[in-house]
Amino acid sequence: MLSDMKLPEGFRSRFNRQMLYPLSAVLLIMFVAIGLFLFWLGHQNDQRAQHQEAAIITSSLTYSLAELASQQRSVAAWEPVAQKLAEQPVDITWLNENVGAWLYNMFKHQQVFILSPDNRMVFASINGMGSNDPRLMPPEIVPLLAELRARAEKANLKTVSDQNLRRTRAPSLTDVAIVEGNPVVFAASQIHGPKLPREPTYTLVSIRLLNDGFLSSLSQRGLIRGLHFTLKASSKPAEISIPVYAKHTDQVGYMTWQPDRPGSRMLSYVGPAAALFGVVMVAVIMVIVRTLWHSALNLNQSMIELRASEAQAQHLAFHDVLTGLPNRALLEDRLSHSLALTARNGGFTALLVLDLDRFKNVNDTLGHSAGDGLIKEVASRLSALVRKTDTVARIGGDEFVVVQTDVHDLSDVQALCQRIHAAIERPFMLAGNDTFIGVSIGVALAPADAMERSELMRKADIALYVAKYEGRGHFRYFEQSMDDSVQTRQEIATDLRNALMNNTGLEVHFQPQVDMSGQHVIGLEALLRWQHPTRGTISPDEFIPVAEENGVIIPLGEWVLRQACRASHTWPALFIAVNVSPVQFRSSDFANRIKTIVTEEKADPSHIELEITESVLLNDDDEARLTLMALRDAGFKIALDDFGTGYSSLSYLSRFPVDKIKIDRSFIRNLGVGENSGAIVESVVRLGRAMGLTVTAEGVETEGQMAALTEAGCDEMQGYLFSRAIPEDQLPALMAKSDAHHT
Ligand SMILES: Nc1nc2c(ncn2[C@@H]2O[C@@H]3COP(=O)(O)O[C@H]4[C@@H](O)[C@H](n5cnc6c(=O)[nH]c(N)nc65)O[C@@H]4COP(=O)(O)O[C@H]3[C@H]2O)c(=O)[nH]1
Repeated sequence: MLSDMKLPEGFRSRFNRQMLYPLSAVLLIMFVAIGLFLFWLGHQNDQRAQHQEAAIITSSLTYSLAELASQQRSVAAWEPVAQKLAEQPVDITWLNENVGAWLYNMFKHQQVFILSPDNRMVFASINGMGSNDPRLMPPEIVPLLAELRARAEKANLKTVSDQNLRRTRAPSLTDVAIVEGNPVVFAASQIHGPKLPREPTYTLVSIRLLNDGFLSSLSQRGLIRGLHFTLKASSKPAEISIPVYAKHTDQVGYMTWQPDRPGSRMLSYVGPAAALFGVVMVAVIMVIVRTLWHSALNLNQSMIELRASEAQAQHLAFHDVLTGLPNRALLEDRLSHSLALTARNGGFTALLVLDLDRFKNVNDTLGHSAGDGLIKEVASRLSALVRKTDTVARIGGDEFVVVQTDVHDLSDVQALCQRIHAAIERPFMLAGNDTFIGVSIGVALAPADAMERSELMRKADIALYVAKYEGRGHFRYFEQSMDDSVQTRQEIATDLRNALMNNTGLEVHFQPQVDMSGQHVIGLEALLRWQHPTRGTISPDEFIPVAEENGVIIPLGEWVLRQACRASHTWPALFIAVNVSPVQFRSSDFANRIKTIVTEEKADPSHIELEITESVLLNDDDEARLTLMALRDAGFKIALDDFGTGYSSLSYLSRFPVDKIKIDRSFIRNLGVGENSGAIVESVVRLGRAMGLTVTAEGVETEGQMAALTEAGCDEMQGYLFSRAIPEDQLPALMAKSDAHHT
């Protein structure tokens, strides 16, 4: 579970810093911006609506004033009014019926006054009720008329005789005013009769109270809510006021109303929806953040795992799995560094290539897990011997390499080699037993031998090869002569492989083996000869070890066996001896392969003698015995070649099924020269006889040697005294001689 997962250090603060805070900030800014925009939009709409309403109110008022004037003028210009006013006393009833009540009933002129030219009130009508009581006329009226009179003076209508023209030119006045403390609209017109201009000019004044019906009708007409007149600007939040100015005078008050607020209305609808949208958005964002959190945590976890597996892969790429030591790749890197250091600082880099002796034995006899245990223990012993700056690497099954860096004294290299020998020669506890192995070491030095990595490796390998070749458990420094011989050997190996593949240059010669009399050929030893295309004849002593090193000896030995089988058909009375290399003998399924070849060549195994050397019997006791028994059971004869040169333990003879021993020619050479050689030959012959074995002497070159051997009781002889190894086509002549002697 993610929630159970331990949060990696700093993950939460990193997530907050990189994800949560920026996202929250963006959201906040977005919400505030949307909110501000909505408010601004609402406010703008409200403002526009208010301006429109104010414009409607202003124009309605202007229009209503004009209407008031035209309503009034319809009466003022009516001729009978002027005529009635010319009569004395003034007919109040008539005036009221035709002026006061009429204007009230038709147009709601609440107060109507007619003033004489000297501003005396001659008629008053209040709400349609006529009177001539001068007290009814408010005192503010007369000052309001000053402008009208001035305009009349200016128009100078008294000189205009045309009645209609006078009527249309007659000035009128409309305005807003405060009368007896009430806001009013008033209109004033001059009344012109037919006899004018000689007649005096009366003035008709109409008043409508603003708050008593006038504004409510204005309000209805313009769809303005709660429109009324106030002396002061309203401070109520739901109301606004605009100032009202009387013409040519000061401000008289305010038109106050409840403005339409479409923006606020819109906000009241949109606001909750926007808030709901905001809440939903926040919820969605929270879900997204939560998902992101989990994804980021997962990703982080995956990254950690990836990094761990990358580190592991990196480690695997540069280390040996079994021992954890650097592998070849890392070795090359470290060696390059060491060489660079040597180039810069001087001194040496020593490259030690190690090969464990008898490791294969441990693997074969104790099993692979014991082999693995041994390798691990070797790795840890080696690692304990070197400095921190040195490198111990494993580059193959039982091959290790040590890079000794920054060496200033060659004795340090020698000391390390000795320490390695001492450490590896200590017993290893494997499968409950003390096991002993050894190590061969080849050393190459930079800059003396090479400064190039692969060249240094190659030279250390050559030194190792020589160390092993000379007998295990040694260390050898590289020398140039080693390189030459190794190169020669490599060329020989290649050429030998080609010769075998193309069947060119190789030939089997046969050397006779004779009986005790020295007269009769009883067998032939097949000996390989190689005519190299450029190097000429190469001795088997030179090319056989090369063939053994690289395994070519196996097909080569089988090829010789086939030639021997074919010769046995020609010489059925003789046995044909064939050399078997230890490498060939130990190759898998050796006995069966030999039997198959002999069967294929239709030869008689009892005519074939296999010559093995003592070294074959040294190791793998049981396996060697089983192989020998299988071969003997198949009818082959077994001869122990070069007897006396190797470990010379006669105990082999009792443990292994052998038919013949061949005393090495080094003993024969010394017969009659060395003091002991005669005695040795005699005792070997005696022992062989006692064990029922045939004893053959090799390398008989002189009559004296032959006499001594005959004396000692040797069964068979072989040597230049009788014949060298000769090509098969020369055998008939040799055999003819033998037969001649024989007969
Ligand atoms: N000085 C002297 N030498 C004598 C005398 N009589 C015989 N020899 C030499 O002694 C060697 C006898 O063979 P080897 O001991 O098996 O020693 C052989 C054998 O170990 C190996 N070899 C030769 N042919 C084969 C082969 O087909 N297979 C294997 N595995 N090894 C072979 O090469 C070795 C050397 O072979 P070669 O040079 O042919 O040398 C032969 C032979 O020519 C003598 O009177 N005086």
